[in-house]
Amino acid sequence: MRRALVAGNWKMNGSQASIKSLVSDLLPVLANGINGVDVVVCPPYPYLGQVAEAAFGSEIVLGAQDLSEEASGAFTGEVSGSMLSDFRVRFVLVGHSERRVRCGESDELVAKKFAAAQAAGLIPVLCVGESLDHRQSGHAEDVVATQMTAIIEQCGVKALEDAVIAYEPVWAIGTGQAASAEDAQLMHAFIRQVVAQFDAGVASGVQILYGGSVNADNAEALFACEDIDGGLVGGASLNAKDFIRICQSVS
Ligand SMILES: O=C(CO)COP(=O)(O)O
Repeated sequence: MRRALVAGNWKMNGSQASIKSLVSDLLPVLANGINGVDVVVCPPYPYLGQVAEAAFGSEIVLGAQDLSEEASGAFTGEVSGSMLSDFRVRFVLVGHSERRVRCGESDELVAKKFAAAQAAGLIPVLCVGESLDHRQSGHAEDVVATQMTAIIEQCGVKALEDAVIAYEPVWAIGTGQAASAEDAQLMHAFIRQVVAQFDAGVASGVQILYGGSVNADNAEALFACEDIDGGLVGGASLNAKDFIRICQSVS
């Protein structure tokens, strides 16, 4: 039985004041944990320390949105996995589509970041997903399979034992148009099948989150699907009431 996980990706949003108030609204409900669900929040880098301190001793787990593929050195502006661990970060997103598209992150670079995360003792959350063009032209599965196999070939399938996958169709991110539970389930099952071609045991154990316009109204139907083990939530994670409802939607 896979545990459920709900992660909030705050992206490049917030200020010291708004994050203070968001965390203080989350804590009364989430501090002692919710049965059967791990809850993660991924603030922007400058606020990691603030959230680590405010959420200290609670069940809220810290994640980061990216990391460098390098361990340390002359890499101006980069943040290493060991720096994240130093702030009690446990999870880190790699290969988010906003970075693949905006920063030109290739599958090869994403694989290096995935490996760097694990080398620093972090759990990478590998984001995969197709664009609207790819879906409309019938290539959604090909694209996702390519993204998955790039990691498996470079890092080894066993690396997925200490990782999480997030299926985030690019066309659903920030658009208010989530994938239907049926379409999401089909792709999640497909991703599990891709992993199973390498190792069936790893495939059945790996958590696969859905991301893309998850909200308090659609979360329950999505999370009820057999191969959907939780969510990676953007916009709705900035609203404490919505994020709590989403976390409580795991059955
Ligand atoms: O990109 C996402 C999470 O990483 C999803 O963002 P939205 O929930 O705002 O669509």
